[in-house]
Amino acid sequence: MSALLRIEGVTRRFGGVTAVDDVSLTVDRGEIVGLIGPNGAGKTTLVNVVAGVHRPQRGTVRLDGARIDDLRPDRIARLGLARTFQVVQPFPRMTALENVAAAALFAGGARSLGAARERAAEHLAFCRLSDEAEKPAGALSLASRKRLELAKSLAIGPKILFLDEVNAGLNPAEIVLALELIRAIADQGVAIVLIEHLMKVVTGVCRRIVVLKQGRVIADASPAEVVADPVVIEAYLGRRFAERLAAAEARP
Ligand SMILES: Nc1ncnc2c1ncn2[C@@H]1O[C@H](COP(=O)(O)OP(=O)(O)OP(=O)(O)O)[C@@H](O)[C@H]1O
Repeated sequence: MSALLRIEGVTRRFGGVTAVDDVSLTVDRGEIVGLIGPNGAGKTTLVNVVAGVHRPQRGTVRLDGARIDDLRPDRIARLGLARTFQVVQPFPRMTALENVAAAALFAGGARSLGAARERAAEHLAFCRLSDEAEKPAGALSLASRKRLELAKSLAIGPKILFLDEVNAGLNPAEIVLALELIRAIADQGVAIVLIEHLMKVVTGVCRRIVVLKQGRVIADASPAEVVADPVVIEAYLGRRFAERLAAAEARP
């Protein structure tokens, strides 16, 4: 089966900085892939290229076999690519339900406000936000706002979802809930690319991890292979992480 997302030889420069350097990678349907790397490695730029915010100077991006690297972001969203942002940005005065309904109406193909609200209520329930549906989005806790971002993303009916630091600032119980939702979304066949700094989260939920450093892919392998890769340890994880991991594995 062909890959859902196929990035081939993508390069994006800003002036003299090569933020993304000849990157190729694929993501299959329903797959959860981690995208990690040090600050400035090019993760956000790569997502921006795929989402149509930046044009690549070289390379191609295909979604479901069709070229998308020359399309505008709204068109790419309608083709099934959704993303959440590091800093959550709901319309603060609109209720949680109205925020999700707006996404369903403008990018999700809902034909009427009634249909959009109905769909929004389902997505809120899925994201365990039914009790908060009528609250202004700005009044929600950080964890609820992050789940609201997930509900908004689902409202566009995505084939692939890029999640940027969805777990940042959450407590362990909130992270457990967020990961349950991520797995449940993937189980419905939606591919997920998880940009994440918490290694426990990435290794726990992803089948495959892609590591970027200075714009280049330095590893693309299973979690077990990535955390044991000397190049990744040197570039990102650090020796202390590797030592802690080895000690944990040596424990009976
Ligand atoms: N619009 C821009 N104009 C100029 N330089 C940029 C722009 N966007 C990104 N860069 C540069 O590209 C490089 C990659 O940045 P990017 O934000 O993609 O990295 P990142 O891996 O997402 O980092 P972080 O983990 O800190 O979010 C950096 O050197 C950054 O300064």
